[in-house]
Amino acid sequence: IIPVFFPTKLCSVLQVRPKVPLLRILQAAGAQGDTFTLKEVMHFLGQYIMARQLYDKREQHLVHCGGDALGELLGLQSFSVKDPSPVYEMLKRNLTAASV
Ligand SMILES: C[C@@H](c1ccc(Cl)cc1)n1cnc(-c2ccccc2)c1-c1c(C(=O)NCCN2CCN(C3CCCCC3)CC2)[nH]c2cc(Cl)ccc12
Repeated sequence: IIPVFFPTKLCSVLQVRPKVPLLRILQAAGAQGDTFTLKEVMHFLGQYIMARQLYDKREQHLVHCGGDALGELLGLQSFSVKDPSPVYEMLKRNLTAASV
C-alpha cells in the first residue's frame, strides 16, 4: 500500500476492490460501485469518520472507533491520524487489486 501522504499518481490510478466489510463502510460514506482508487478509499473513510463524528472534538487527530464497524475492521478502540500504519494494515487485509 502506497503511503497515502504522498499524492503519487498511482494513488489516483490503481483500482482496488474492497472486501465486503470495508465496502459497506465506504458505501455508508456515499461511495458508489465496488472498485475505487486508493485515494477514493481514503477520501470515503475520512468522510465516514466525519459523518459519524468519530474524531475527538478536542484532539481532532484522535479517532475513537471502538463500538463502530470501522473499529471492528481496524481491531482498535482508537487511533491517531498521525500514525496511519494501522489503517494501512487494515487496507492490506481488506483490499484486492482490481483489473481495470
Ligand atoms: C491526511 C489525512 C489522512 C488520510 C489517511 C490516513 Cl490513514 C491518515 C490521515 N487526514 C488528516 N486528517 C484526517 C481526518 C481527521 C479527522 C476526521 C476525518 C479525517 C484525515 C483523513 C482522511 C482525509 O481524506 N483527509 C482529508 C482532509 N481532512 C483533514 C481533516 N478534516 C477534519 C479534521 C477534524 C475536524 C473536521 C475536519 C477532514 C478533511 N481520510 C482518512 C481516513 C482515515 Cl481511516 C483516517 C484519517 C483520514
